[in-house]
Amino acid sequence: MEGNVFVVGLGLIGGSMALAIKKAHPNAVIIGYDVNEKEMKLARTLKVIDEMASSLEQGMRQADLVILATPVMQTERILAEMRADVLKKNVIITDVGSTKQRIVKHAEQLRKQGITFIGGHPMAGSHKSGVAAARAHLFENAFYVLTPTNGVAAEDVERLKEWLKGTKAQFVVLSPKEHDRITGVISHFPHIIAASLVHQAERYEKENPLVSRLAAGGFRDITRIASSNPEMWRDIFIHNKEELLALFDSWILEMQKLRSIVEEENSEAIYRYFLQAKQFRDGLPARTKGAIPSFYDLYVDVPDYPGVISEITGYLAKEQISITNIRIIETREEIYGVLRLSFQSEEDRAKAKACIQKHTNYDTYEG
Ligand SMILES: NC(=O)C1=CN([C@@H]2O[C@H](COP(=O)(O)OP(=O)(O)OC[C@H]3O[C@@H](n4cnc5c(N)ncnc54)[C@H](O)[C@@H]3O)[C@@H](O)[C@H]2O)C=CC1
Ligand SMILES: O=C(O)C(=O)Cc1ccc(O)cc1
Repeated sequence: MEGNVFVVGLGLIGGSMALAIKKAHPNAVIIGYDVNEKEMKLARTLKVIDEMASSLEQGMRQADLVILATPVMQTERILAEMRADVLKKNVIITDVGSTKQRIVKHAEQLRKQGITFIGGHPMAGSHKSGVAAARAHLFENAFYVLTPTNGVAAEDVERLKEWLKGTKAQFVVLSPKEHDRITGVISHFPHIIAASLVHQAERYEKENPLVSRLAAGGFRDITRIASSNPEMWRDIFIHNKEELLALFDSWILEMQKLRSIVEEENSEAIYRYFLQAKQFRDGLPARTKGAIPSFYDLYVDVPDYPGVISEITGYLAKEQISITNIRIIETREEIYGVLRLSFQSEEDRAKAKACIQKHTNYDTYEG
């Protein structure tokens, strides 16, 4: 498709959407805007966007598709302030926010002005933020929820899906309420648990510093998402407050039940509790490629000479360390460039770092 796509909020998700759209629609012009000018310039340098808008309004005026990819409280505010007279008549406005009810409610005023808004949520991402972590394939095979309200023309939903086909995601239509209920239990509440486990460990650490040194395996797995962006999650918790309050109540009851069977040493009940959890967990559909992937990046400052990539990949290949992605990031204009290597696990990244340090004197840093 041809036209102007305006992405507001050039972070992990806005950047990944821009890359995915450009891949499927190379003739589209991707215009970006971010309150953080540094992030906007980096998006341009990394060729994630074609042009920078000088203001929200300037970008809006030119857009055939607007993607709001800001934290949800900002999205709500932008939607409440948008006016039809600065928009093209046939524009489609969508968002990527992790909550839907409040966002759709604030878009209602646009619908009343005859503007099409279709709520969206690509259900993949990571604990990382910022445009440097953006990937065209981030949403591949993931679910992408759309929440068109009554009155949105079916052909507009199809037009939006066509714009978004480069995400290679699987579209699902839900009501905003259904969306917030489901994501409350499988995404939002788990972030609360992860953060609270980290707080608990931090308190124990005060008694014994060995706590964090010994924190490995299961603790690191279950708390990975506690490294997520606090601004983004603060907004999500406020937006989905009602669902989360209900989940807190049922979780507290659940913990009390579990606490008493442990206190009573009721081995039969404890066994059944864990068996039932294992059976449900083992029966979950296998994680599809691309859905909520983990990626661990290592940045290497490399001299700008031909063959430097094969030099590095050669060292890694010799030690059988596999890379999931490799990219030269030209953020510097001097003789050094930055090479970004992505790995499937933290362990692979640590091995790669040691390997590169053994064979070269290039600076490495984790991202
Ligand atoms: N991180 C994830 O895994 C996922 C996040 N989401 C949703 O995507 C949205 C964006 O999240 P991320 O890309 O992860 O965050 P991010 O922190 O990487 O990027 C957000 C960007 O928005 C910019 N921004 C903030 N207020 C703004 C404003 N008023 N106008 C213009 N730019 C503004 C920030 O400067 C930042 O560059 C959030 O609504 C989040 O709920 C959805 C799916 C997955
Ligand atoms: O890193 C993870 O596992 C995530 O939880 C990513 C994520 C964050 C927010 C969303 O709305 C969807 C996916």
